Amino acid sequence: MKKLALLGSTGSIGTQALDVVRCIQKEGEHAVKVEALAAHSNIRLLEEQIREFKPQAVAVFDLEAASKLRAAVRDLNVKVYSGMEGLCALTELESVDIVLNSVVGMVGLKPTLTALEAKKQMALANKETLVAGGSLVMKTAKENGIEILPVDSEHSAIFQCLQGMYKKCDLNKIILTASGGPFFGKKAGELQHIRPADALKHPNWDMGAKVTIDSSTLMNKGLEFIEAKWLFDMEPDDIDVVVHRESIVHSLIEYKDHSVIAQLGVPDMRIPIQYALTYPRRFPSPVKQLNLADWQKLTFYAPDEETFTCFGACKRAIRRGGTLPAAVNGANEAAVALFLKEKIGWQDIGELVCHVADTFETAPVTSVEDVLEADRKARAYVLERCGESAR
Ligand SMILES: NC(=O)C1=CN([C@@H]2O[C@H](COP(=O)(O)OP(=O)(O)OC[C@H]3O[C@@H](n4cnc5c(N)ncnc54)[C@H](OP(=O)(O)O)[C@@H]3O)[C@@H](O)[C@H]2O)C=CC1
Ligand SMILES: CC(=O)[C@@H](O)[C@H](O)COP(=O)(O)O
Ligand SMILES: [Mn+2]
Repeated sequence: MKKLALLGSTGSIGTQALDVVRCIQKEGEHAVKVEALAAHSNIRLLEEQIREFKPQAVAVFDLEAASKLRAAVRDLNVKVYSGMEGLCALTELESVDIVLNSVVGMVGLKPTLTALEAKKQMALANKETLVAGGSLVMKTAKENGIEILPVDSEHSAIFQCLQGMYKKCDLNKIILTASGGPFFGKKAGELQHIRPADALKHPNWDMGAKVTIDSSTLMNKGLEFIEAKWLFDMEPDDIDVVVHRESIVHSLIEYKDHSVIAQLGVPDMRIPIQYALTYPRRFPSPVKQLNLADWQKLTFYAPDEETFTCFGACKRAIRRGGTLPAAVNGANEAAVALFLKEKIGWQDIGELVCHVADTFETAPVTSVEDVLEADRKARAYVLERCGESAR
């Protein structure tokens, strides 16, 4: 039985991962036991999860919330850690075999590195980790003999398609699908007065706020482009993106002979989450079966890079390389937070991200500090440009 540390257990991926854990309970030796849970500050839900799954340890990032939780669960045999050290400590627990990192944002980078150094299996949903620190993460994984199991739906799809590959040199390219988000087909002139509630309406997926806003700007596809480069060791020229409005084809690979293999399914994250947790095995799932006749037609378009400028910014950033993707990611995280508080407009996100991609200097990534510094500078720039004082 695999023993799981679930970081971000109160979020969209985290709660769906716990659904998966419930469903595979009946698989005997293939079931998953929850050893550790972590969240930022939602201790109400975390306490419910502790009482149901009985982990041996939990971590709460926010120090005050952690103290409150300690008091609330003093009748239970559970250790409550706090802060970044707490998150990292969970990934190093002797009894943990696999870490599912589903926190949101590049704050997930250190726990990912700690888990890899502790030689834990790594199921990775937290894409910002790879965008900001991809070279460090992949180097650490390699040094410790760990294969990263992707949870992001497109990357899980590619990982699944690649299971039949004989040799890496047989692969021509990978093709990521993008839903196009809620503003597909619109031009800049029609996107001037977007409010958070409009951008939070994803056409196909029910997800956390940050990734949903990223989908609306196509930043999500830019982040996923960089994520794919690192996970599958691809050159940017060998990664394509196609808009596929229905989110049924989750991504594709093309071989040298131009044969194309795709992974399909209804849009439900429990499929990629379960595959990462039970890999390489597969087990029954409560997710609805795909009936292609229900769909009749599936549509595909080229992405509109002129209107959705974040996508190109990410591609330029990964081509320049070094610390620049971390800066672009940091600028986006800061900008999305301001947009959600209605302090800036939706189009400002693209403008800020492009400014960082096109004017910030880049430097080689030699340590986590280089990544954190690039992230800090980009956030400071966004806050200063938007008249907010850095916290
Ligand atoms: N949702 C989805 O369907 C998909 C998500 N992803 C990626 O997965 C990641 C998670 O997304 P999603 O689940 O939507 O996000 P949510 O906002 O729904 O959840 C985020 C989770 O992270 C926790 N968290 C945030 N900051 C910290 C911190 N500093 N320390 C510990 N925990 C923290 C939150 O805790 P709290 O509740 O206490 O704030 C919450 O549990 C993102 O990187 C996203 O891009 C990828 C593909 C699909
Ligand atoms: C479910 C998932 O993996 C999300 O990252 C999804 O990809 C968002 O959809 P789009 O970015 O394609 O709109
Ligand atoms: Mn995705």
